Amino acid sequence: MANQNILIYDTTLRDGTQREGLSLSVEDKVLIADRLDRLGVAFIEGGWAGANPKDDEFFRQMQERPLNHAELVVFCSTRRAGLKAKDDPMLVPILAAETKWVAIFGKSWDLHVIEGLRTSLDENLAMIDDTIAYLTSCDRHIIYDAEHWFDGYKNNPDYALKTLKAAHDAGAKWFALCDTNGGTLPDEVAAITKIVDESLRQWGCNSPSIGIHTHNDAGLAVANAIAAVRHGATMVQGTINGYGERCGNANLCSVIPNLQLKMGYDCIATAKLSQLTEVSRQVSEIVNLAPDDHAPFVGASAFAHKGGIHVSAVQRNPLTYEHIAPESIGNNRRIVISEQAGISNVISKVETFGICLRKEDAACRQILQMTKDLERVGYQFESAEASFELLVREALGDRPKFFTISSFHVYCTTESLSIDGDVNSQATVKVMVKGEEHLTAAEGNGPVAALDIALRKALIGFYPEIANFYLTDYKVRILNSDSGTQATTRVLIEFSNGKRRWTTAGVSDNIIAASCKALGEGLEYGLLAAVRYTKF
Ligand SMILES: CC(=O)SCCNC(=O)CCNC(=O)[C@H](O)C(C)(C)COP(=O)(O)OP(=O)(O)OC[C@H]1O[C@@H](n2cnc3c(N)ncnc32)[C@H](O)[C@@H]1OP(=O)(O)O
Ligand SMILES: CC(=O)C(=O)O
Repeated sequence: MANQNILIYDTTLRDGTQREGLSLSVEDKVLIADRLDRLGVAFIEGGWAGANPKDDEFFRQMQERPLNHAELVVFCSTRRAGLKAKDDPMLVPILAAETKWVAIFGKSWDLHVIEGLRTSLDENLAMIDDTIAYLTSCDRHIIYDAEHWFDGYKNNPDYALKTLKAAHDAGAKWFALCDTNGGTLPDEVAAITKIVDESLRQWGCNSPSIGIHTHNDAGLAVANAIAAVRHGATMVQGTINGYGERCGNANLCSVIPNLQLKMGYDCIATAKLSQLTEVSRQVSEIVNLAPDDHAPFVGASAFAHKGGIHVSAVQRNPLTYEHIAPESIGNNRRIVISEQAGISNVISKVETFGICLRKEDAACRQILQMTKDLERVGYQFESAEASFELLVREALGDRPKFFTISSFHVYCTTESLSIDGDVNSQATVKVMVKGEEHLTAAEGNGPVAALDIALRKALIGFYPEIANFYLTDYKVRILNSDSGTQATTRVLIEFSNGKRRWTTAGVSDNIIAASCKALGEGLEYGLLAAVRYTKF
């Protein structure tokens, strides 16, 4: 096992914002920088000053609130061809950002020099040299991002090495090898990184100074970053949740635990590793992108066990189906209930309802069979745990009868069928509550709303707490679309009381009946949870 520091260089605020669909305000950038600083990454690349007003403002604000731990980095290209660095207006805002560290990207690939920059190979070397020497003379520390390093090296190794030597001789402190197009394979990254390591030593550079910046176009960004570390890289560039241009960058939420937990490197303080899941979710919240439940390490499903065989074994020893302890990165183990379940899933799940069952209890098998039979006709309990809890309590004779819906009628009336025409819905519901039958009617802008209002009217006098339960999501899924309008429908309804959320399911070949069942169970579960759970 290694025992060496790997410096984590986060570029969520720069390369991360090059992801299609991701845009940050200055306030968002400050929030993310602060969170990353508290996580303990070594470098935070904040953006390209001068490229847009937001990045200028971000660096201005950061001057008033310096980071506690990380080094803030401003990013820019080498100077424009044909200019002197000191005369290039592009470098003015870079200096005005007043960061100690500057990342300068330059061309390594002759194809890019000729076709992208449309300049000569010698002028590109001069651009690298002049830009780095000038910024160094202004007391800046330079991280040189060798753009398209691997493609450039494969195409013309001599020229690629000349570009890196120019950066070295001009005073760059770090050399970040970029797999800009994301198409390089791990064995190529390993071999080429080793060559760079040897070259840097020949040039008299003995301190660790290789960085790696990988993209995920071939699904290999994390593997390539790790391959580079194995062969001499001591800085890894990446982003939280792998956000970045096209298919993204190396995901630091995978890179960090792999390096730290499996390879024994020190990336962030061990005590902070357990913040990783939280950081991943906080950043996804700030960037306003749904978290990827199936993300390695930090996804909600990363330690969710569904197959009965898995659950049975995990209960005996988590190592049987978990590659690391979920708590080490702040995630947690979850047991999923579904038609793939076995008795072990049932026992484990009901434990979370405060119910203790043993394998020998007949109720276990009965609950499992009911679950499988109901999933056969269209239920999906992994998304409707509240309905599953009601099913369990029913099987155990522990489901209080708060109310029973005896019947309902729903009518829709419309003046015209045009898209703008008013459609009015009315519902009447007959409900048994505490031995009395109540008939209520209500209007709504849709049949489900009308049903919901009518049901609440009947119940509110008995259970005033239902005023605090509100609908937060309503999903409909057609289960056998080949049956057209006769198809079986699954309705999932999510409720909240402002503190907790719960979801119920209804299945029927009538969408209103499916909705009525899910609605009724949603209100019933809220009442039950208010009695059973102190923190509800
Ligand atoms: C691999 C990477 O991810 S690098 C980072 C990429 N990120 C971004 O591009 C986001 C921020 N970019 C921007 O806001 C704009 O592109 C700017 C402000 C940087 C430049 O805008 P413009 O001046 O309008 O130029 P434009 O974007 O059209 O073209 C890029 C120019 O940079 C030049 N260029 C590209 N790479 C380099 C380099 N390493 N060194 C010097 N010049 C470069 C191109 O040759 C082109 O020059 P030209 O204007 O003389 O043709
Ligand atoms: C510098 C950079 O973002 C890249 O080469 O991918």
